[in-house]
Amino acid sequence: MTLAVIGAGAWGTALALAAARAEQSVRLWARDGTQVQAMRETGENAKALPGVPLGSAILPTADLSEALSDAEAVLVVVPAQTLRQVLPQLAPHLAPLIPLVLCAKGIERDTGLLPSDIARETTANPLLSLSGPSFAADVGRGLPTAVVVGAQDEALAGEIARFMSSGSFRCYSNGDLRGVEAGGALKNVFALAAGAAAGAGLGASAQAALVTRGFVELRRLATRLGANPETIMGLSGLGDLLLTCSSAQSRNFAYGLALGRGESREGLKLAEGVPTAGIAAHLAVQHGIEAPIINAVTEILAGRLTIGDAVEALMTRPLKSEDI
Ligand SMILES: NC(=O)C1=CN([C@@H]2O[C@H](COP(=O)(O)OP(=O)(O)OC[C@H]3O[C@@H](n4cnc5c(N)ncnc54)[C@H](OP(=O)(O)O)[C@@H]3O)[C@@H](O)[C@H]2O)C=CC1
Ligand SMILES: O=C(CO)COP(=O)(O)O
Repeated sequence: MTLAVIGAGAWGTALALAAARAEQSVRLWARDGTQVQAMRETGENAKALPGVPLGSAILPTADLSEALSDAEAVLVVVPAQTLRQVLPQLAPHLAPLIPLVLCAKGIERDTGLLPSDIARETTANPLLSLSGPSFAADVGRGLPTAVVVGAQDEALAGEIARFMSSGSFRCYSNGDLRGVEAGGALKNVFALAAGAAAGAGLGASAQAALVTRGFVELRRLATRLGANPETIMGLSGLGDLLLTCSSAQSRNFAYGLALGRGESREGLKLAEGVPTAGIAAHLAVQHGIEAPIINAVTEILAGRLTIGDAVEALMTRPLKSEDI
C-alpha cells in the first residue's frame, strides 16, 4: 500500500517510520523545501526526529501532488490549529474514497471543533482518527507501542490498523471516531496540570489526585462531545492521560513543568493543550459540566490565577460525593 503522511514534524516522521516498518511505501510531505532536501540528502529528519534513518521506503517531498497522487490512504499530522489551513490544500489531489487519518490531538480554539469536524467542512472523504499513548521518539526508535484507529466505519478502521501495524506498532480499531479524537485532544490539558503540579513541587499525592479527577472531567466532557464513555477507558483517554501526565518527555507536561517552576515557556515545543484548554473550559460551561481542573489550567495559562490560588480553590470546593 502507498501512504502519504502530511506533515514531517516529530509525529509525522514517526508514523512514516511505523508505516515503513509495516512494509508500506510512504510519501512524507513537508511544506519546507529545504527540510525535504536535507532529508533526501542525509536520509534522516534532523529537524524533527534526529538520529533515526528514514530508510528507502520513505520518500520525502515538498510537492503535494507527488505526495498524494498514488496514495491509498493519507495521514494528516499537523497541529490541530493548522488543520483548517492545511486540509483544503489536499482536496484537489485526493480521489473521493481515499481515507484521511487525522492524527492531531486538539480542539480548534475559535470554534470548539474536533479535527474530524473541521475536515468534514472541506472533504467528503472517509475520516479516521489515530490516537493513543505514543511518543514520537519511542515510535521512531521502534519501541513497542499501542495506538487506536477510530472511524464510524469500524471495518475501515480495522483495515487501516492492519496496514499500519508491525511487530513494534500495534494498532487497535474502534468504531467510535469521536471518542478516539476527544480522548487525545483533552488529555493534553491534564498533562499541563500534572506538569505544573510537578514543577510547583506539590508532591506525588497531588499528581495522583489530579490525574484521577482529571480523568473524570475528561470522560464527562468527551461524552458530551459525542464519545462513548467506554472509549475513554481505553488507549485514547486513560492510556494517553497516564502517559502524558507522568513523563517530562510529554511536551504538554514539560510546558506545565516550566509553568510550575515559574520558568519562561518561550521556545518550548508544540503543546496542544495550551490552545485547547480555554475552548475546553468554554465547552464545559456550554454543556453544563463541572470542570474545575480545566478551568484552573485555563486561568493559570491566562495569568489570571497563580498555582497557589488554584490549589486553594480546588481544595476548598464544597465537599461532595465522589461522583465518577
Ligand atoms: N510528538 C508526539 O509524540 C505526538 C504528537 N501527536 C500530535 O501530532 C500533531 C503534530 O505533532 P508533532 O508532529 O509532534 O509536532 P511538530 O511541532 O514536531 O511538527 C508539526 C509539523 O506540522 C507542520 N506544520 C505546522 N503548521 C503547518 C501549516 N500551516 N502547513 C503545513 N505544515 C504545517 C510543521 O512544519 P514546519 O516545521 O515547517 O513548521 C511540522 O512539520 C499534534 O497535534 C500532536 O499533538 C500525537 C501523538 C504523538
Ligand atoms: O500525545 C502524545 C503522546 O501520546 C504526545 O504528547 P505531547 O504532545 O504532550 O508530547
